[in-house]
Amino acid sequence: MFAYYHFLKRVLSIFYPPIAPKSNEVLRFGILGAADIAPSALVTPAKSHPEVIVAAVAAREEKKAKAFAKKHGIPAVHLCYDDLIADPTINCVYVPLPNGLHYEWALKALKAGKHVLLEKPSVSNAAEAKSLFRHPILRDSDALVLLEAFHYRFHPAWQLFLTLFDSKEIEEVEVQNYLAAGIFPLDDIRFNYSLSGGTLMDFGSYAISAVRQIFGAEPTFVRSASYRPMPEGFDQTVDEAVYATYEFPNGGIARITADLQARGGYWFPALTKNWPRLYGALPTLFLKLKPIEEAVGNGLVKETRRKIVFHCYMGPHFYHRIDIGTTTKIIDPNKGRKILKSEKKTEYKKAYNWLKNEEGKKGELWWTTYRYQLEEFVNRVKKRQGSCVWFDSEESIRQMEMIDATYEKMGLPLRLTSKELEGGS
Ligand SMILES: NC(=O)C1=CN([C@@H]2O[C@H](COP(=O)(O)OP(=O)(O)OC[C@H]3O[C@@H](n4cnc5c(N)ncnc54)[C@H](OP(=O)(O)O)[C@@H]3O)[C@@H](O)[C@H]2O)C=CC1
Ligand SMILES: O=C1OC[C@@H](O)[C@H](O)[C@H]1O
Repeated sequence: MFAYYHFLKRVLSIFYPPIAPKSNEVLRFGILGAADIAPSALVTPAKSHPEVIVAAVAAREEKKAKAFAKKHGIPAVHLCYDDLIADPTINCVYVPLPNGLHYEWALKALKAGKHVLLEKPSVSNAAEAKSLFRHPILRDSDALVLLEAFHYRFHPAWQLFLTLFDSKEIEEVEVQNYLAAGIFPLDDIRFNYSLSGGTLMDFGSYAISAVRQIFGAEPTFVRSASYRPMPEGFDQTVDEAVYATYEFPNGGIARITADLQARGGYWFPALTKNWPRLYGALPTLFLKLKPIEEAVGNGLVKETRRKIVFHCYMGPHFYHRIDIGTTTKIIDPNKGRKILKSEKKTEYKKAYNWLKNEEGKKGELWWTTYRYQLEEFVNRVKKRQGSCVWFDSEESIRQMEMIDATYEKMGLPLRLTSKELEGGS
């Protein structure tokens, strides 16, 4: 009963956060495009941030821009993206455009002297990532801030999860990111090759960023990668679902499944295989550590195996649960590894706020991943330490390299490079 009360209270504050009085030193954000994600990722988080105002939005159609501005209380409207970027009253630009436009508009905004919060995946491929994230404009020590918005990384639940294992000891990681069929229409930007769509670029990019940080390394190679193409009549270079396996330097394996039109997963598959998949609807991570063996006297050994499951790692602010399952066995190696005793324990963990009261770490139980992310973005701009969680430029490059390597293994073309590409190292 109590748990339901706390859940409802949290969800209510997620959608209707308290409005913070604004300081005199606010950052004024402009949004490029009246995108669906903008309210959750910026407009709502900004309400509770004392140093952020969403000051302008630009959309390709005046009517759409005005309607978006009215609905979200945004004071200024620009009738094209260039005008917003040129607006001298704006210091930060949020780019929630289709992936294929990220490079061009992020670079234009940086060149205009604006800090950039850039939606994931940062760009279309590794060539674009190198050009953007190593651009001379960012090299200067007093540089502008550019962040690829992998919001889940900023939430205390993810940070708690990272403390529960030693990367070197990981045997296997599995990521399952299913989204029920029908949520996104087949003509959505996510399925448009010319806009750098594809499930690997979308749900897949979360899985890739998660396993890269869990192993604390880049994969040595892509062991296998396959995909389910879009239905007949749609672009066959677009992956509707992706399945890939990677090997990491410690010998560990990562398997990822990302499906933006997931079906089935029920009993009586012959009957239900086309039903939108609700089972496993919360993106989940399964982690298995290498077994540990230790001598316990009388020639016996104790074997400890640990499995960690992180339910809902991408949107932990609504709900999440981290299960740590430990199985210990007393084994007699002299009797064909006979098991003399076996015990299983499961511990459950969660973190909606920082568990320790540390300098620089701010939060509330209802802060979303986006709100935690915004806090750090502002801290970077203002050169404050903050929580120290960040997704740095070189990481954004490595992220795109792993995406490219996966497309290559799948036999699909890389997403197209922008004609605006500069440098191209
Ligand atoms: N962090 C997160 O949780 C999420 C991130 N995303 C990311 O955010 C970005 C946008 O996603 P989402 O909000 O779902 O997408 P939407 O389709 O809702 O928004 C994209 C915006 O891009 C603009 N646009 C400009 N050119 C085009 C074009 N040629 N075709 C279509 N739209 C165009 C449109 O703006 P205009 O108003 O000017 O017409 C539109 O509003 C993607 O990169 C996606 O990966 C998406 C969902 C969740
Ligand atoms: O970033 C995202 O997170 C939520 C998903 O529904 C969406 O497809 C994706 O773009």
